[in-house]
Amino acid sequence: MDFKIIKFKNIKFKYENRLILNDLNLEIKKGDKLAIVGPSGEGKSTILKLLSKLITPVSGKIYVDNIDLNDISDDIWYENIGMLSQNTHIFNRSFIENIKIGKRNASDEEIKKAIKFSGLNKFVEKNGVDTLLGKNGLFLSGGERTRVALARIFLKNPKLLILDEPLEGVDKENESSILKNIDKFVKDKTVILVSHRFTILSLAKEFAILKDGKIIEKNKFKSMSKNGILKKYYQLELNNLKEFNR
Ligand SMILES: Nc1ncnc2c1ncn2[C@@H]1O[C@H](COP(=O)(O)OP(=O)(O)OP(=O)(O)O)[C@@H](O)[C@H]1O
Repeated sequence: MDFKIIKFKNIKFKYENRLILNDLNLEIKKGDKLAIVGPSGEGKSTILKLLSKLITPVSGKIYVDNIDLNDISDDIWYENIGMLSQNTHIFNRSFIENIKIGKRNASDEEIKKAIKFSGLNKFVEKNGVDTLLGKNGLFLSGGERTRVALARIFLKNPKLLILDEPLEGVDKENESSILKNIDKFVKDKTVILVSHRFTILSLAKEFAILKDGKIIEKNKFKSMSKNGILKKYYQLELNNLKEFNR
């Protein structure tokens, strides 16, 4: 799969009777790093869920290189994409088995790199790679769960990454080094992401604003309208930081 172009065409989506996306159109080209931003509850994660094939539109279609996403089997789709969200499934197996889900035949060297990439060195030093992670990752903290998911993605090395609050639970201390790693890792990849954290939004090169179920603006930060939602958010965040550092 090339992922030359992904097109959302006239997408409508409803949860029960509530219309969430209303004739949404969006194009993502190979190598784009796009963040979807907009008010809380507007439907940003819903867009990522549609692209992840977890839900299907009421009408409209998603095309990947002009193929209807509905016609791409789940097996093929999940082999080709990497997803990072709060819903990562952790199996009641060892740590190493859990990260090798990304690549079953990964070499020791690749595993070492994946552990470093995702900031799991300390965890491994303390617990060893054979430690059991418990039913649905019961023995992991939120941040460790996220980092296990990251290690899997690093091993899988997919061309398309779908990131929904990708560093949820990861503390500030680890956040900046992991972000730097992700930034390098995604250089040649297509990324579509949703986050409330401005540090994470820095991974994006372009922003799409979702409002009233539609993308109302899509552009680089610099070119975004001065009174647009993104710049308002950014200003709010800066003010919050100033308050915090006072
Ligand atoms: N499974 C569900 N059943 C019913 N309603 C849902 C479901 N999941 C989400 N919703 C609703 O759909 C709307 C869009 O949700 P979504 O998670 O896509 O928003 P979002 O823009 O990502 O929000 P946030 O920025 O707060 O994470 C919200 O109002 C939410 O309450």
